[in-house]
Amino acid sequence: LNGVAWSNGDSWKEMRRFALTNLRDFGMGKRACEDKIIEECQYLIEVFKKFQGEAFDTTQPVNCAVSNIICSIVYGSRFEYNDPEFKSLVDRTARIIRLSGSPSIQIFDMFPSLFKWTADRNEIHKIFSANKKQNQTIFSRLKETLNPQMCRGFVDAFLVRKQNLEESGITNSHFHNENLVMTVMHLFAAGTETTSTTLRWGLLLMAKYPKIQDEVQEELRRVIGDRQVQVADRKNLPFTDAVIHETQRLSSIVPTALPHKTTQDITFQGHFIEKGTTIFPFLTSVLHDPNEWERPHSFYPAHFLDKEKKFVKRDAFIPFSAGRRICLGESLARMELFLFFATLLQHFCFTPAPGVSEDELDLTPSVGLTLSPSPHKLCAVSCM
Ligand code: HEM
Repeated sequence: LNGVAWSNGDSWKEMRRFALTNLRDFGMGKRACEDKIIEECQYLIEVFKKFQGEAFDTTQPVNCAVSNIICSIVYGSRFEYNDPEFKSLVDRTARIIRLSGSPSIQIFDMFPSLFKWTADRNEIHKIFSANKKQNQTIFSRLKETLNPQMCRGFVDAFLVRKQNLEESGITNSHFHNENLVMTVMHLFAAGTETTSTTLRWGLLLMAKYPKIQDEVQEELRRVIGDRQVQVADRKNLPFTDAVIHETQRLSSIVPTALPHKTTQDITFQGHFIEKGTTIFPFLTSVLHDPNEWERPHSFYPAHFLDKEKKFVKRDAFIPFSAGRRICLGESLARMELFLFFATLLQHFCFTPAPGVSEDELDLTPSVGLTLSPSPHKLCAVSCM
């Protein structure tokens, strides 16, 4: 994909298994992570408050807040939002994701041998190398203070496993430097851009549909009041939960998932597909399927509510894809979306910039590897 190597086969299996186990060990989907997200919410609220209700672009602060969660798990610590090393990692990653959706890169992905030398691909490679170099600097710092008895995060765990394998004479394992840097960069990108983009869609939709925003805030006031929202509250906040699910459904931010390859010849819906063919699963065709959703192209949280206004799961809700390649970070993403969104809505009312009406807020996505909101500004008016 865009000429940057992705794991496959045995290497993918080993890296996926190792990442899943370790991400869970470092808190993914658990209480430890909940505490990290709640702490990060406070930093984000402080940044939003500084704008004192004036219009601003939510991209940078939301990116930083979300990124800090995966950074804590991967590197073992969070960064200050104005740390230049962190800012450049976050900004460069966002740029790669945007460039990956440019027409020249999309054509390259389909006909790689014909479109090797596009300007966008050169830029992607330059940015990619810079991020790789910066990660290697971070790894060197972590190596200097590595304590095998007390791993701080995924990188430490990987280095310890690599060291142990080498000490037992195994030098051809998948635990080599290239897999370390690639896996860390994939976790960083996948763990930042997706969740941050979804949250920004959520805030934009709240500004566009103030009645729905009122209903979320009314539910939060009634059920939670002033205290910090926790994961355990989700079951008592069906409307808020429905709004988050509907945001993910409508925005369908990863429309074609990641490329897969058929492992055998198959016939799918009457079409013969040869073994080894690259497949892009079109998730949007399910998330916007008129046979599955009452109002496929509208923002309609009732898709996830029954007649008693209780939350209902829907089989066609697959923003994280499905099967063996399903998103590795789903539980983390769901926890982040819920805590960040509910906490922000407890503290702020989101409105369009002065002079812009709700109708004028544009929901046309900006195309990249993910579909993100087009550039816009919002006001975060304190309501606590
Ligand atoms: C709202 C947030 C997120 C969405 C919508 C999302 C969606 C997806 C989708 C659609 C895929 C491709 C699955 C396929 O190819 O069939 C994927 C893969 C992946 N996601 Fe997520 N994701 C999100 C958050 C995260 C987070 C927070 C992490 C951090 C750990 C993460 C890590 C990954 C990884 C590592 C893969 C590749 C898995 C593999 O190929 O084995 N994602 N995600």
